[in-house]
Parts: sequence; C-alpha cells; structure tokens
Amino acid sequence: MAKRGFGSGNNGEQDQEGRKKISKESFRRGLQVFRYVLPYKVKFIIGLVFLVLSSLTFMAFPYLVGKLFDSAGGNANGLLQDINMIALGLFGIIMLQGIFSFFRVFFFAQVSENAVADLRRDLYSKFVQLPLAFYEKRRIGEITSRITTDVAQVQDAMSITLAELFRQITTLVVGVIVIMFMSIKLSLFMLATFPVLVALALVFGRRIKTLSKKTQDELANTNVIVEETLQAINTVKAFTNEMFEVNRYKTTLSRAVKTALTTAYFRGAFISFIIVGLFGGIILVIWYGVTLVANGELAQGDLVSFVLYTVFIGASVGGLGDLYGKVQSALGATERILEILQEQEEPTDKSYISLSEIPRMEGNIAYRHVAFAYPTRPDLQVLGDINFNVRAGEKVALVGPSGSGKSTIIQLLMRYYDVLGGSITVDGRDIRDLNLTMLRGNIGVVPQEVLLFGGTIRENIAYGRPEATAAEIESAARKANAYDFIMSFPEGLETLVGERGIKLSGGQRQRVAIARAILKDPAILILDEATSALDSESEHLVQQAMDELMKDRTTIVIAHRLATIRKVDKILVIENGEIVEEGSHEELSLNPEGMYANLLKLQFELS
Ligand SMILES: Nc1ncnc2c1ncn2[C@@H]1O[C@H](COP(=O)(O)OP(=O)(O)OP(=O)(O)O)[C@@H](O)[C@H]1O
Repeated sequence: MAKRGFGSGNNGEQDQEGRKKISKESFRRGLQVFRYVLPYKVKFIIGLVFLVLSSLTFMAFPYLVGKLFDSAGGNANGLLQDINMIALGLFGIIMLQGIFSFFRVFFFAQVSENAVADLRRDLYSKFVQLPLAFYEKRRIGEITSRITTDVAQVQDAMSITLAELFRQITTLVVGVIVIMFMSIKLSLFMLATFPVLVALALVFGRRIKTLSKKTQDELANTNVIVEETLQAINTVKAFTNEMFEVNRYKTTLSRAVKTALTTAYFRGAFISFIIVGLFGGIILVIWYGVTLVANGELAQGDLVSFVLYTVFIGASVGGLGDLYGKVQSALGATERILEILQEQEEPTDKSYISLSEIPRMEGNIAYRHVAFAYPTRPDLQVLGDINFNVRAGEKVALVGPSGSGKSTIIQLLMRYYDVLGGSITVDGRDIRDLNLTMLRGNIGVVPQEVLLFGGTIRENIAYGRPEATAAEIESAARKANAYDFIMSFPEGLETLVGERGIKLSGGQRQRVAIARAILKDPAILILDEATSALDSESEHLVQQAMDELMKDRTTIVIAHRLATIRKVDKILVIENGEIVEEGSHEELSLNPEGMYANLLKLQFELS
C-alpha cells in the first residue's frame, strides 16, 4: 500500500529534523496552539509575573557584587559601605531569585501540564474519529508520534523555551542598558567585540554538530554491513566471499575514520577558538576597562560588575542561538499537530448515548452499479459494477478467490469508504444520506481475526453494548457457546485476557466475538469467516453459535467453509471485482463449468 509521510505536500519548508523556518506566517500559526493555554490564563499570567521578577532580580546580582568590591576599596559611601550589609543583600537577592523561580516553575508547570493534556485529549478524540483512509496514507508510528513527541515539544516550548527566551532577552536588554549607564565607552567596545565572538562560536558549534552527525551516519553504515553479513553468513560462506566482505567493511570503515578525523580537527579548532577567542575577548574588555579605571573614568567595582554583565550577555547571546533552533522545532511540531486537528472527521452522531436509543432498521440491502477504488490506489479499480439485493432476514454468502473484492464490498456497506460510482441503500435509503452512527449501530461484525482488548472477558463481551446488564452478558455468552469454557477458568467472566491476561484459542476468541455481536443484536450481520482451520470440536461449537447469531437477521457471510455456504439463501461468486455467478448452492453446483463448482471441487479435494 502506498504510504506517505506527514505533510509531504504542504510542509515543504520543514527540514529533515522536522524544524520549521521561522516566518511571520509560521509564527502566527504556531501561536494558534496557545489557545490551549487560554483556560489557564490567570495561572499563566501569574507565572509570567514571577518570570519577570526572577529575571530582574538576577540582573541585580552583578551590580551588587561590584558594589561589594567598591566597599572593600573604601570608595563607596552610605549604606553600601557596610560590606556585611551588601553581602546580606546579595543573599537576599539570591533567596528572592530562588523563591520567584520556584513559583515560576510551579505555575508554568500547571499551565503546560493541563494545556498539553487538553491538547492530547483533542488529538486522541480526533484520531478515533478520523476515517480509515487517513490511516492508510500514514504509518501508525508517525501518527502516534504526533501525540507523544510533537506534543512533548509543544510542552517544552510552553514551559521551558518560553521562559528561557524571556530570560535571555531580559538579560540582554537590561544588561546592555545597565552597562551603558556604567560606561558608554567600555560598553561600545565590549559590544563591538564580545557578542561577535559568541555568535562566531555559535556558527562554529553548529558546523561541528552537522559533522558529528555525519560521522555517526558513516559509522551506522559500517554497522549495517556487519549486520547484513552476519545475518546471511551462510550465503557469504557458500560463495566463499569472506575476503570480499572484509574489503567492503574496510572501505566503509576508512571512510568513517576520515570523516571522524575531519570532525576532530574542527572540534580541536573550536576548543582553541573558545579558549583564545572568548577568553581573549574578556581579557580585551578587562584590559580596556582597567585603562579606564586607571584614568579615573570608571570605578573599580563597576568594572567587576561590567565584566560579570559581559559574561551574562555573552551567555544570553549563545543561549538565544540555541533557543532559535528549539523554537523552530516547536513550530514544526505545532504545524503537524494543527494539520491533524484540521482533518475532516467522519460524520458520526455524537449525540447518541446508548445503542438502545439508535432506531432499529429492517435490514434490506441493495447494491446498485457499485464501483470503487481505494483512495490510496485510485488507478486500480477494485469493484466494477456490483448489483445485488439482500432482503431483510435473508442470508447471502460472498465467495471467490483471494483479492477478488469480497471484503471491499463489506467495507463499503459499513461506509468505511464511500462508493465512487452507483449507490448502496439500506431500507431504501442511500447510506450516504443515513446517519453514520445509526448505520453502524445496526450492523454487527464478527471479523476473521478477533482482537480482544486488554481487560476481562466480561468487558470484552460488553463492548458490543456497554450498557448491558450482567444477566444479558451471561445469556449472550451462553448463546455463543462460550459460557462453559469461560466458566472453566477460576475467575469466570472476570478472567483477564489480552497482553497481561490469558491467551484464548482461535475458536474461543471467535465465540467471544459472537457473544459480543449477540449482545449488540444488530439488524444486519457480517460474518467474515476465519480462513485458518479450527479443530472439528471447536468448529462445531463456533458454527452452532454462528447459526444462533444469524437467526432472523440479514446476514452477509464472507464464506470460506462449505458448512456455512450450504445454509445460505443466495451465493454471490465474485471475481476481479464483478459478480460472475449468483444463485443457491444447488443451482450453482449444477453448472460444472461454473466458478462456484470449481471452487467447491477444489475445497473438497483439499479437505
Ligand atoms: N485498504 C486497501 N487499500 C488499497 N487496496 C486495497 C485495500 N484493501 C484491499 N485492497 C485491494 O483490493 C483488492 C480486493 O481486496 P479484498 O480485500 O476486498 O479481497 P478479498 O476478496 O476480501 O480477499 P481475501 O479473501 O484474501 O480476504 C485487492 O487487490 C487488494 O489488494
């Protein structure tokens, strides 16, 4: 089946790592996700206030340290002369900073956790309501990563990135203003050198990151060779290709070493640059600052503050560069999330509460010139011109070779997909005009491969009608020939099945599915018989249960077993998406040239 990744059409701007270029449009779209914050806006604002307070108090720190140095030199006056008082003030600042930070994290966590839970809930609710076609175009892993990885990135953006961004910008703006007040000359000198060096380091760092990734990829290539060869070691030996493989490995390995050495060269240069460049930059600032102090243009303490602010400013320039990447990733994640939230859901009726409230249909089915191709393969016509009627209560079997289109006919009745040509009616009404919940509420399915949910057998049967009483569940289990085997387990109906429970046999699972369908009591029944053979005892019990279930219901069976086919009113033989024969078992078996008679002969010979 043709699969494609997310947004290969309209998300061309996203790079391999799912980051999004920051543009006005992408930013505006990214902000849309902040509507999930709106219900918690009071807490968000309180968090913001604490963020502002903690960022600002932090900026007082270098200032007071400078004053502390001044007081040691006896240059200061008034309150600031008292070294102990200033030190105490510094402690106070740090204490305040601690308290503000606590509340900032506390409030932001409340907002982001709740908002993200709401977002996850909306995404999940969307997932279960999206049509099947949506899933066929995408890999399940990609879909689940929307609700896990992408949402986690949005959460990071709401709690950490946003706060960091704000803090770094405050540090930068307030820092620059404060140093300007201290000494315009030194500030201009610093701004012309230090941030430039930090920005260079950032670009350099990025380049090294890319190179490291390349080294890792090269190394992964060598591992692929090892895996491949070891898995097919018999073949390698059979062709005496040991030396050929060793040479192949050697070549790839030397390529990896070459890339690794280039990376190491850059990394070494980077470290030297940090040492010489950044520290050199700081020395330059200190040197110029000291000359200003010597000329009496700057107080000693101010120089200390200045250097500290320089370090802070440098760190925030570096931090902002990193944050840019994070904001890009968050925007990419938001875009992918919004794309899903904007997908069209199936038109089910969410106002129906219980199955008993859904009006019961009679179950007259008619296919008129139905033509169909799957959305993933529009060029391949699966059904050509299907015409047949099933009257209420009648039983019809679909038989035919694998891939002829039997399951597709059923999927269309469930309206998993819409027909491309013709129409399907139930009780005379086109199913496209019927309420989807009403349609599916009137159809019961016993699938070929029964999947049970993790939980008790009782819960699994009750899935057919969640509001069923204990007596109804028990009665359904009896009718489905399932009661005896259920009761043979010590916990009876409360026995756990699924991943952490016991494993039921194929025949037992089918009877649980039949009990489910009996409980649902639908007007129309679809039986997709299992192709895998059951032992004759189990086969008999399942058949009996199916007969019970089929009573008084319009039934369509995708038949693989002779026993079921004989009992139906009409058999439709499907080949290449067309009905090639139609009639009762007796009628069709009379035509020795016919497809049905041939299928019958084949099955008879096999059994
Ligand atoms: N979801 C799908 N997307 C695309 N093509 C599909 C899909 N499901 C089935 N097909 C194709 O449609 C054709 C009919 O398949 P269908 O499952 O209806 O056959 P079937 O008669 O039920 O086969 P079987 O007896 O093996 O279950 C096949 O060619 C199959 O490859």
